[in-house]
Amino acid sequence: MGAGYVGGPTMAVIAKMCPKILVTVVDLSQKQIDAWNSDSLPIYEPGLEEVVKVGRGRGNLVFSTEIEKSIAEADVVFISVNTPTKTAGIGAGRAANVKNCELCARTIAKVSTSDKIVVEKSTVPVRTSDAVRSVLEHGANPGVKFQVLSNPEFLAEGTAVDDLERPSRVLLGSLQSDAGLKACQVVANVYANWVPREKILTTNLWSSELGKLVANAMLAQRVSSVNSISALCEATGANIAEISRSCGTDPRIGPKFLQASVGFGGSCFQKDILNLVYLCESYGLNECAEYWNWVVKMNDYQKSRFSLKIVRSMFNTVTGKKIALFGFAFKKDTGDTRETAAAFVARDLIEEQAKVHVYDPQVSREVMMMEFNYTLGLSEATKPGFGDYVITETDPYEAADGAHAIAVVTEWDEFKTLDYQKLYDSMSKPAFIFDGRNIIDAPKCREIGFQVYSIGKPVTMT
Ligand SMILES: NC(=O)C1=CN([C@@H]2O[C@H](COP(=O)(O)OP(=O)(O)OC[C@H]3O[C@@H](n4cnc5c(N)ncnc54)[C@H](O)[C@@H]3O)[C@@H](O)[C@H]2O)C=CC1
Ligand SMILES: O=C(O)[C@H]1O[C@H](OP(=O)(O)OP(=O)(O)OC[C@H]2O[C@@H](n3ccc(=O)[nH]c3=O)[C@H](O)[C@@H]2O)[C@H](O)[C@@H](O)[C@@H]1O
Repeated sequence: MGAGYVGGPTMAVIAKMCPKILVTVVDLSQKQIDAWNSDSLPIYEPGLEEVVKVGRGRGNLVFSTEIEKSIAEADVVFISVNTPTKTAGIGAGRAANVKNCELCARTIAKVSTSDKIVVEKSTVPVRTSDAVRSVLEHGANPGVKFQVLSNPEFLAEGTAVDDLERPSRVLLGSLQSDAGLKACQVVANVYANWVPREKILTTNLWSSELGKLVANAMLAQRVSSVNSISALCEATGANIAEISRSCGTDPRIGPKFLQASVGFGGSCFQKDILNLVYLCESYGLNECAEYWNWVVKMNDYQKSRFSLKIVRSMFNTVTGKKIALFGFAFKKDTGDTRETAAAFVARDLIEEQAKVHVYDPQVSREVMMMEFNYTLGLSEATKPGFGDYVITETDPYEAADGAHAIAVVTEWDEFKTLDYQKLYDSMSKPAFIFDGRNIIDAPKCREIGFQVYSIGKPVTMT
């Protein structure tokens, strides 16, 4: 249930790896299902088209809006629906909204006439499976039994197919009863078709639910830690790339997730940390809550620090200036813009009345505008004329033509190999580059004549 960024790729890989299993992916949205059945999939993910084609071609991967019929026929039901941060009521702005999971449980209870294993794949607050189990048991048809498992997903967007085909681990939580452990083995056997047994970790239900939140919190914490040091590097003349390399060489620290940036985005890091913060507060663990909350606060600081740097460097005013934003997705190799730092930077610049020309190879104007509206409440309705300040471009050279500055906010590979001399020649002078991802060749760009700012590196702008 749920044909989104997780449900679609995850089930497509199960279908590919398990030819004898029929996988039906259902969703409330007809548009979404039509897209999965077409040649133009609803999400951009390298390698995904090929995987989907294998299952669809073989007939064991089906996308459908026939939710009730598909559930009734299934032995195992995965709940992969969205669990966004609550926007109103108790815990608004922090707690996760598990309404969609509960609705799925109610539907499963109503239509099931045979026993089923129900697997929570969505990221949920610890002990949500209790609620799911209660809804299932109270709504069950006579004689029908359910087992609830937790099987959180660890794929990252942009590398989803590889992450699913070669996962670092599969986490499966169950009740420690005979029936719970048996259900756990059924789903473990599915994964064992392609995942080595030692990578299938089984735990109790609560450890599995909480383990997912903690994994995301720890990853985000690394990014906030390195970003906090990037500010100190700029103040002292140290270089964050050198620090990340020297720290990452220590095997106890490791080299991954030490890339300083304009700030992390994505639909999950902030949502899951806030969820963790809320959980800690609910149990009266205020110091723990505050500790994790700082990971989000540091990220907010990093985003606004970047915008401020742009305005300050450009003589304290960007009013009426054209600024090219390179990238809008929250990271490369995805068209996903949820919580992207790019939207915050664009918002700050537009507040200062700059005209922001955005180029992203995978993000349409429609999606961009939806993100401004959803995350920042910015639209023509709330800020008349807003659309005139965001200009979407289909070519980076046009985005930069006549611009006063380029701000790199997504690390798309193609930004590394652009003709920066050509860009420079077409821009207003002095021409600035603000590299929020540290991907451009800064010394070369300085040689060309650009004023270059790189995150966490000595500032040598004149
Ligand atoms: N996006 C990611 O990379 C990752 C997300 N997660 C978690 O997985 C869950 C799903 O995330 P996404 O796939 O990104 O969300 P999404 O928003 O892309 O997809 C969710 C889908 O569920 C559908 N849906 C909602 N209620 C439904 C219902 N009652 N019946 C049938 N379909 C329903 C929606 O129409 C939507 O298409 C979330 O809990 C998220 O935190 C976990 C790991 C990675
Ligand atoms: O639960 C989820 O949704 C997923 O969240 C993240 O995956 P994702 O958000 O897709 O992408 P990441 O690669 O983790 O990047 C998140 C953000 O951090 C930023 N980042 C990452 C690494 C780094 O060193 N520096 C940095 O700024 C990225 O640019 C991006 O904005 C986790 O990596 C996945 O394991 C998890 O399943």
